[in-house]
Amino acid sequence: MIHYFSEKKYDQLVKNYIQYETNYRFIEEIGVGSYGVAYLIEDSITSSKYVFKRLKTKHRHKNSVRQKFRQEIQILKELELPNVPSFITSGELHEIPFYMMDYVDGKTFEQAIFQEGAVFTLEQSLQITKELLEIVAEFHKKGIVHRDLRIPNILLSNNSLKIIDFGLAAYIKENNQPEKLVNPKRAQNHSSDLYFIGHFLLFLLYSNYSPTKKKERSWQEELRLPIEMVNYLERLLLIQPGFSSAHDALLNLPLHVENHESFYF
Ligand SMILES: Nc1ncnc2c1ncn2[C@@H]1O[C@H](COP(=O)(O)OP(=O)(O)OP(=O)(O)O)[C@@H](O)[C@H]1O
Repeated sequence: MIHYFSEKKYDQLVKNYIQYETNYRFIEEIGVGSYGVAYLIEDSITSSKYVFKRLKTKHRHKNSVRQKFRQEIQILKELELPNVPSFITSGELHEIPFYMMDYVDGKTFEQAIFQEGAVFTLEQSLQITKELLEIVAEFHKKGIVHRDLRIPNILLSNNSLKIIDFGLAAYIKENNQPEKLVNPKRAQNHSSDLYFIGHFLLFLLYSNYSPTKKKERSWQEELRLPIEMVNYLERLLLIQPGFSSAHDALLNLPLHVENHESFYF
């Protein structure tokens, strides 16, 4: 028999399932994405927090979406890195797949910049980019490209970076030729992550920018960065020939960023 569940009705089923059939306590819904819904739950004994993520009810019979969700789970299982939430378990509730992962208690760079007005200096921006590139190099070593490294998916938690949302992540296809990329964001190789990191770095640098002219200009004109920074950003953004890997981008990071400047906010 095919059941139809509205999102609201299914939310209630999830709450009841967590409350009465698991050792967890339901806390709240934390987000509705394009194809999933995420809830915050906690272990009733240890009080450790987790995220319960499930597919939207309207996608339950779409094979392509189910396959994407399975891949997201598989990739999270394979990554097992300190900067990525650990996979806990997965299953199905009334034919709708879900999985659980560690909750990252931190704030996203989107919240930090746009809600709290955090400002990053050039040195801090480079330090954060360096740490991000180190994490991303680990993903690539495991054959995985994230493909959605935007400010809402990069968090600062206990002064270290955490990456979430592997919904668009993919297995690397080595035969992609970077110079022939039509859409770098969707590339199935390192270029996609480096391209997003270029935009991420621009967000950090713009946090320190106050417009002096009414007319919007290009980032090259507005930010007035040292030439090696402009070249570096242009290589990440593929305006100039890109880096051959995340490791290559790390080796070419401009300026001296070894003196750890804290980036607390
Ligand atoms: N492991 C986690 N720890 C803390 N917060 C998380 C975690 N995973 C997801 N979130 C938060 O839950 C919300 C929903 O995230 P999710 O990745 O499901 O979808 P989304 O990013 O909103 O949308 P889409 O899947 O369309 O990209 C977001 O606010 C995200 O910050």
